[in-house]
Amino acid sequence: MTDNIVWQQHHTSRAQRAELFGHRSGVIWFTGLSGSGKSTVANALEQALAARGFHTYLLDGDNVRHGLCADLGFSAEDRTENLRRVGAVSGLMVDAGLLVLSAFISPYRSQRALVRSLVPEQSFLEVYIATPLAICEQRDVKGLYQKARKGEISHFTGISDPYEAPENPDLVIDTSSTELSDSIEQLLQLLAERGWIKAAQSTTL
Ligand SMILES: Nc1ncnc2c1ncn2[C@@H]1O[C@H](COP(=O)(O)OS(=O)(=O)O)[C@@H](OP(=O)(O)O)[C@H]1O
Ligand SMILES: Nc1ncnc2c1ncn2[C@@H]1O[C@H](COP(=O)(O)OP(=O)(O)O)[C@@H](O)[C@H]1O
Repeated sequence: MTDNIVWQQHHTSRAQRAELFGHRSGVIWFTGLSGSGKSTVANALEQALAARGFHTYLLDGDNVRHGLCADLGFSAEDRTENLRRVGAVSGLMVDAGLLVLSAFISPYRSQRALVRSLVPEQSFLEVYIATPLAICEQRDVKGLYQKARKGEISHFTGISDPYEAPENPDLVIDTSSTELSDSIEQLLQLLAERGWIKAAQSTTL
């Protein structure tokens, strides 16, 4: 497909953009069941980062599936293509100098390995939102678990489709036992430990 396509070198580098923005770029990838808290935590982290002057963008499954991936469903193949596109977009945004927050169920280890491969080395952090299925189902924010249990939605992650937990995530957060503010504190701490933000920026404003 890319046989006759020649890669164009750009004159403005990622390093120059980092200097312009005053911070490095990278992807913070949130994976977990529907209703586990990916969007809630990613949104709160984005607000915390924006308040500290970082340039960010939040990519979210529900939103991306209305546009870029509106043609895709939830078979394993469609999920892989969904995540390949999101991985590619995340990679472009990293090149553009942003701290990207991506919140997708991304249920298969191979799919998360694929997105990692589409982002520059050392620029990908995996955050596993490990809220137990029973809690997600109890929350049933969108009423989808009830529909899945009734057989009205096929391939529903956790009910009729698999979720493979990450083996070596950078951070694990169970939102059924962690206050949102504590999750954000842990995430800022992680970013500081990995040198993505300065230690002073990880403390409460
Ligand atoms: N069959 C099935 N399984 C799982 N989820 C479903 C399904 N059908 C619709 N939805 C809704 O789609 C959202 C998940 O989309 P993602 O793009 O994150 O999924 S994936 O990463 O491609 O697996 C998911 O959003 P979140 O609840 O925010 O995770 C659901 O609202
Ligand atoms: N400590 C917590 N952290 C994050 N979300 C929480 C917490 N406690 C309860 N919730 C609720 O759990 C739900 C998680 O939904 P959402 O963030 O949309 O999950 P996902 O994006 O994984 O589908 C929200 O209604 C949120 O208010």
